[in-house]
Amino acid sequence: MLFDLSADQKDLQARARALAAEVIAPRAAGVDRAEQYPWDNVKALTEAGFMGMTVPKEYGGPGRSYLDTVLVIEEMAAACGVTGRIVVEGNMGAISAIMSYGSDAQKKLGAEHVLEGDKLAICITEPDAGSAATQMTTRADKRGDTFILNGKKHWITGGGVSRLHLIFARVFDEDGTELGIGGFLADKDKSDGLIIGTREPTMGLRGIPETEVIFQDLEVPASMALLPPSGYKRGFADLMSAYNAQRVGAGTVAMGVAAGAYRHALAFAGEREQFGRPIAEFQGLQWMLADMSVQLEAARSLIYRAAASAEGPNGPFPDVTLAAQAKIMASEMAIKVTTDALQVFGARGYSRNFPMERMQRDARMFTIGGGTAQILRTVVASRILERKLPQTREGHLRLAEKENASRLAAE
Ligand SMILES: CC(C)(COP(=O)(O)OP(=O)(O)OC[C@H]1O[C@@H](n2cnc3c(N)ncnc32)[C@H](O)[C@@H]1OP(=O)(O)O)[C@@H](O)C(=O)NCCC(=O)NCCSC(=O)CCS(=O)O
Ligand SMILES: Cc1cc2nc3c(=O)[nH]c(=O)nc-3n(C[C@H](O)[C@H](O)[C@H](O)COP(=O)(O)OP(=O)(O)OC[C@H]3O[C@@H](n4cnc5c(N)ncnc54)[C@H](O)[C@@H]3O)c2cc1C
Repeated sequence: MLFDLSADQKDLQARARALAAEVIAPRAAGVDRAEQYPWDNVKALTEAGFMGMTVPKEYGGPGRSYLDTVLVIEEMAAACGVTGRIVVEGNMGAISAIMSYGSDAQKKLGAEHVLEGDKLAICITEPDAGSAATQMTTRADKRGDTFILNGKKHWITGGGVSRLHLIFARVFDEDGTELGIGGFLADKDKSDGLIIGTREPTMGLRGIPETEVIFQDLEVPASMALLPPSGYKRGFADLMSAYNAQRVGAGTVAMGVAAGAYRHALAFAGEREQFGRPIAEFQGLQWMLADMSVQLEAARSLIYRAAASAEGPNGPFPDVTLAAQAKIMASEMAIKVTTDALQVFGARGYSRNFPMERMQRDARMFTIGGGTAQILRTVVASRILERKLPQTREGHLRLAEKENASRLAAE
């Protein structure tokens, strides 16, 4: 086996599975129906030590790895996708950037929030800058020792329930010079200019709000600017490097939801009888279940490998290519596996009285959020071809002209 989990990891996984079975699973349908953030689940996760797992010991956490975190996310997501997503943002993404790039004060603040159960919000996407994230227009203007933020983000997970926000913005110096992209930390409860806008009515994962977040002359002290190590000019790249951890987390939620659906389908196939025998005796279903297991194992291996890459020489975050490959595989697998699992249930799969229709709705998001499956294929292609692949017409033309010029010079 590629990943022989340690005794400690197996114990962590067993503890997560027990909490998921006893506490999280019985609440999952209610969370979906109520469309309310599951604060009682957050309390259970916090008490179990599943929020802030990646916070280093010197900041009060247990300093666990991303692979450890993935084990917990899978178990939670198998029971409740929303709870899986809470564990992601309680351990990865914004908190990863803060714990790697932040000042001592920022690290203390970030650690305090996640260890108390605050799932941080990461604010990248804008109405006119989704896949084209580098075209964001939210700006942070330096005024003495404060930055003034103006702009609008949308589809922000946890809008209205998350307290600490990591905001990506275009940074301008006092004289109006554009410096690049940086990150800014703001606590919703202590910031007048951070306004929660409209909530999106979503297909799945309904217990976690997706909202607009608007910045109206939001004042962020310079001490709360998260300075990327390569400076603002390459700030986007540095911030996205940290985001690769959350990409693995999002892929894990997809994989966990699929694993949950598969477990239900396997059990149901053994119980349900037609033609006087369990439906598991029919080869048509046996092969569907076999395919589901193959796809799940493949996705799990990629996820584990991507998570473990953070421990390698190119850490402290998961490798960009492995993270993208894992999320593509897991997100597309989850759509297929949850669809097939629903099919195994027949009409019961289509009923809102059974979990399969919720799981299928919950799985649908992951080829979109966290970088679409198309964009991630471009990320992978750029790395395997070792080429810049600009997506704007201007960028594409510039590259073509440069390549033509060097070809002519060589002839
Ligand atoms: C990166 C893109 C925005 C493509 O846009 P561009 O073509 O304008 O930019 P690039 O030249 O490709 O990239 C600029 C710079 O950044 C580096 N980069 C980009 N992505 C990464 C990464 N993941 N890890 C490390 N470095 C990265 C890139 O190499 C360039 O640096 P160099 O010039 O080469 O040195 C676009 O591909 C993209 O990623 N769009 C998706 C945006 C996205 O993922 N949004 C997520 C929002 S949060 C969310 O959805 C939460 C949901 S969840 O459940 O997690
Ligand atoms: C449930 C959910 C939660 C989210 N949470 C967050 C969050 O917490 N924080 C945050 O910042 N964002 C969040 N997002 C936003 C998410 O990151 C964006 O939706 C995503 O990056 C895509 O942007 P878009 O929706 O604007 O699609 P668009 O970029 O408009 O894309 C539309 C279609 O065109 C395709 N496309 C676009 N450009 C290209 C290209 N160059 N090549 C090939 N195909 C292309 C896309 O793949 C897609 O199919 C969330 C989204 C969802 C659904």
